[in-house]
Amino acid sequence: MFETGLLRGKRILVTGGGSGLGAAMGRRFLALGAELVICGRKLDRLEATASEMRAQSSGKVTTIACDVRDGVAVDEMMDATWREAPLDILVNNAAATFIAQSEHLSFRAADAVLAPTLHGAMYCTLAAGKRWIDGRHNGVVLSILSTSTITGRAFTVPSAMAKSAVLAMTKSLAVEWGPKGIRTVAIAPGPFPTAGASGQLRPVGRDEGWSARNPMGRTGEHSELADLASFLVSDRAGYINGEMVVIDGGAHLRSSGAEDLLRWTDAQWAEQRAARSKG
Ligand SMILES: CCCCC/C=C/C(=O)SCCNC(=O)CCNC(=O)[C@H](O)C(C)(C)COP(=O)(O)OP(=O)(O)OC[C@H]1O[C@@H](n2cnc3c(N)ncnc32)[C@H](O)[C@@H]1OP(=O)(O)O
Ligand SMILES: NC(=O)C1=CN([C@@H]2O[C@H](COP(=O)(O)OP(=O)(O)OC[C@H]3O[C@@H](n4cnc5c(N)ncnc54)[C@H](OP(=O)(O)O)[C@@H]3O)[C@@H](O)[C@H]2O)C=CC1
Repeated sequence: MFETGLLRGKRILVTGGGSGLGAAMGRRFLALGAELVICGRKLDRLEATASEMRAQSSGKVTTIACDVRDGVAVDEMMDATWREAPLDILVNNAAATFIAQSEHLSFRAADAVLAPTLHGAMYCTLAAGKRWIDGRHNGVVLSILSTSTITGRAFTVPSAMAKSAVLAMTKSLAVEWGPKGIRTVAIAPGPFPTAGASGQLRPVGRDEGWSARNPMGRTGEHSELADLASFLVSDRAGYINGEMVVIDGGAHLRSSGAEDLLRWTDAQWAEQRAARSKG
């Protein structure tokens, strides 16, 4: 789809790049000539993903264990990265979510979603942005958001709040940092099957609505999201700034995606709380 070498010479950090959509984007960036850095909390998973990537591509892949909820750790990751060479592109992909009745959320539960999804994206963006501005280096920040930024979403309220806040960051920094050579853009994916999303959002007992209710009759392909991300971070998208592109087959125009949960009984919710998945 793209010219060979579209991302040649670009150094890209994908947070949460060891799994799911982060890994899919990373693979595509490598195939287009980029050098990749992936971070997450679980080094063993990062290493396993990086080994697969290295087997498929001659591009350089570096792994860094970093919990993006921890600002000190984020700064250390950026220092370690910059010691080799400046990044050109940051992809804020790491996030957490789970379905829950909001009245059953403890403060710690709310923070378990807000901290990685909102604070993590903010810390990584600030840490990269400061270094780009100090070094007079151009940069791109791509944040992976959600259509909940448009519709809101019942039963995943902390995630909808965090993603909306990161959209506000994307629009605000487009104006503030655009003159400093930094573009900020975002993608709002609809349903793309991943182990993380299925584990947190599709417990046994939820209907098959992701495909059935989608105007295109299917969920997204990882390659479709990876292609969009590749375009948005590339110099070909140099005049796109502060925008969020939706990639959901039109699903959000029909439903926020949580209506089936309104029909759940208290017994189903109790079962869900008891059987919750660890991401
Ligand atoms: C149309 C489709 C739209 C999709 C939009 C978005 C999709 C996605 O974001 S998909 C990505 C999903 N991936 C992940 O979530 C991966 C990361 N996940 C995790 O790290 C865990 O699953 C986590 C979210 C539970 C966080 O783990 P951790 O920080 O280790 O948290 P604790 O287990 O220590 O729990 C903290 C706190 O939260 C309460 N809690 C955890 N799960 C639930 C739950 N399912 N329901 C209610 N409460 C939950 C837990 O009980 C703790 O609170 P306290 O008991 O008060 O201490
Ligand atoms: N799949 C879907 O249908 C949709 C996904 N999205 C968004 O796409 C992105 C990727 O999701 P997806 O691939 O599905 O799910 P995954 O669970 O595979 O991805 C989440 C990634 O974030 C990392 N992560 C979580 N918490 C932290 C933390 N504190 N510090 C560092 N890394 C962390 C995880 O790694 P580790 O556990 O090692 O830390 C994991 O690699 C997310 O932003 C999600 O909100 C949006 C809409 C729909």
